[in-house]
Amino acid sequence: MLYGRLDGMREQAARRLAEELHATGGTLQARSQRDSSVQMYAEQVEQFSAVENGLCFGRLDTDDDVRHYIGRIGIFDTSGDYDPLLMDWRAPAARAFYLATAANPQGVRRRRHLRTRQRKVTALNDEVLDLSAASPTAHEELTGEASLLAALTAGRTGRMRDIVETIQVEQDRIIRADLPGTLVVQGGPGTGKTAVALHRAAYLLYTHRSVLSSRGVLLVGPNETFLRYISQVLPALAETGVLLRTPGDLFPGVGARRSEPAEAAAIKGRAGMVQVLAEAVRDRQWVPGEPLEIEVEREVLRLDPETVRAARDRARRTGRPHNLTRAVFDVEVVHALADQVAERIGTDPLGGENLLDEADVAEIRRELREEPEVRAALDQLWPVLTPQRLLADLYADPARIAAAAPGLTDAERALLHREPGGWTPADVPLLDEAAELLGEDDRTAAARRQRIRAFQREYAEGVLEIARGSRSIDVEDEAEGGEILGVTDLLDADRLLERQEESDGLTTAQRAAADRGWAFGHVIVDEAQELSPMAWRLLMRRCPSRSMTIVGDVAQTGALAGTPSWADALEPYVAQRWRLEELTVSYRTPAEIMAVAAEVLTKIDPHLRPPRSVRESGVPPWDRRVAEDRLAAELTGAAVAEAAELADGRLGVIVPAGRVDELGTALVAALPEAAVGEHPELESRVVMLTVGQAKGLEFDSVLVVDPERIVAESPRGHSDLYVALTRATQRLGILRIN
Ligand SMILES: Nc1ncnc2c1ncn2[C@@H]1O[C@H](COP(=O)(O)OP(=O)(O)OP(=O)(O)O)[C@@H](O)[C@H]1O
Repeated sequence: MLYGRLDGMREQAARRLAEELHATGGTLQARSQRDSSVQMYAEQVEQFSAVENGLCFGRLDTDDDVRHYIGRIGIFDTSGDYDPLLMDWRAPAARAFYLATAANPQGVRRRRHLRTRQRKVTALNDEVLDLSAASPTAHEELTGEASLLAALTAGRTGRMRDIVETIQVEQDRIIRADLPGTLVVQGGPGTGKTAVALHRAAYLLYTHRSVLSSRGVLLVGPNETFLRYISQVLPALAETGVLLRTPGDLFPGVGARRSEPAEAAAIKGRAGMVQVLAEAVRDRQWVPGEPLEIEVEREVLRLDPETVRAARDRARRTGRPHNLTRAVFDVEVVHALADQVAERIGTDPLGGENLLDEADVAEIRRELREEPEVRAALDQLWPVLTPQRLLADLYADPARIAAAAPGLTDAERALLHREPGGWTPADVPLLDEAAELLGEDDRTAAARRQRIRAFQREYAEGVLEIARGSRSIDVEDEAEGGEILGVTDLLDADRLLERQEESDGLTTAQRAAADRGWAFGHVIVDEAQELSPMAWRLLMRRCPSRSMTIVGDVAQTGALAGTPSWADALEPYVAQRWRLEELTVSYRTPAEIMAVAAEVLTKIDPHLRPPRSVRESGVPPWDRRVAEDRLAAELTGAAVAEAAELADGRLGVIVPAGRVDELGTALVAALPEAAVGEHPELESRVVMLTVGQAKGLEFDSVLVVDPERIVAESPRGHSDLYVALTRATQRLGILRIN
């Protein structure tokens, strides 16, 4: 019945989308209303398709004999009194599904977990929440234990799944925490931090839709591989409006893909770079050592250093960003030059007062301003700069680096020096800082318009794709099919784009992505321990309200400029006004594997304790030593054997960064299906990764290769090894060099 309703809702949205796309003409207001309807119906069609799997996953029977079905979205009985047929898991009344226990049943008599495959129920688990009936073996703190364990031991697919069916009490508290303020979620590996962060995004959008749909929600994850890994979770929760970004993508128009030594990134991440950039900007406000000669209509004007210095100081005193102060500087310099001209042509041969009046001098100034030679001189003395120009020029020139960064050592300055050509993730917060110091000029605004246009095209194509896709699902042989078929035949992306341009027609996420100055309604940061002080500054600028959820594990910090303590990272922005929640149970890592990881954890800090594992796998991890020249062969042998053990799961092979090429080639030769490289396909049965790529991911079985080298490759090597050892849900093997 529920699926029947879902089909009906999707058909209706698809039909309305088609009608809106067809309609033309009308007033500007009518067209703009139509564009928002297009957006709304396109989103609905997408949402109704995305909640297909596991639409309804639970049932609550209450003490007063009422039955509620719990699911991914709310569905109401539109033929009668609008009674809820399916309750959205985020609705307050659905909360008992996650919180009720035998000790605290919250008016619930029975909780039922339903498992479905496509549209068939395949299993159900009932819990009778009655202390006297409770099974004596039940794990007291877990809710829906049987379903939870089934979810945890199921084979992995290479894409993260949502946990909406089995959210646990400590996780629910975080997911439903209030919107305002900064919430830090600290938890060891596999405690569900990422899952909780994603479900919180969905919960906040549902509960605070009006605020957040206009300001948007930003979710920051450590790298592209990770974002691909989590990309299906929010759509399956019927939320498509969250902007997912890596820290390297947070400066609109720049995709930071260049790599650099970890030590260089560490320097760029320091808070001291604020001062370095401010100096780099000041360094571009140039006072020449000698007078500048400027030829204007065959006369030579002299601009002496004192005049330039006075103009510069006056401009600086305005305290405004560099590009926006250029006008002040220009006025000062042009005044000085105009006085020279006036002096020359207006001198009274009889020795009286200058013959030119104020209007004449004003005219001279106007003319001088247009002179190419004068403009060239002004550009040299106080150039209008983009953040990219400032930073590229700085890195390319050791003399500029020395002037801007007197506090760094020679070796540190040498690490900053490099030729132009692409940006690294650590450059992005510096570009953002530079943008603040420089202020926006016309070129930045033009670049933004161009980005918006690109999004509009993408959007127009997306809407047509949805209209096209919905046709085959919804209206196969129905009479209306013809009408919907017509949409994509009659309208192409260019025509839709034309329409979109009149009213910007963008989703909040797209508008936010194009605009550096966008203030998000809520920002969620995953693996937040990796952020440098400079990256925190950028993020805080994107979220002036400080309504944030910060998720991470300080024991897993790999980046050299990363966060060893939440208090230190947050102090400059929210002082002590942040809340800490801790997750203490590891759902991913079985006890046998956690015991191995715990030994490494004590090397990071003897006071740290690993999270408690929720289960044992019954498979002890293995640990073998091999000769260096046998490593590739032993690894491929072990990988082939492990892959054969997997039913439908995934094997992750985690290797030191310095061994990827050598071992990757060997692995692919033995197992051609293995994915290796910068952006390996995570859905492959076997994937080779560095620790950096494996952050936040998980596999049924994991091989960790040459752990000593993983440790040696970075000053935070033990944290890296701890991350590597905690990626498996079932089996772990370690290959060491003799
Ligand atoms: N309540 C739950 N029900 C079912 N599965 C869960 C639950 N909580 C966590 N999991 C599963 O446990 C695994 C680990 O979760 P997640 O990746 O969110 O952990 P994490 O704390 O972010 O780990 P890491 O610090 O290693 O990145 C995932 O497969 C997730 O689906």
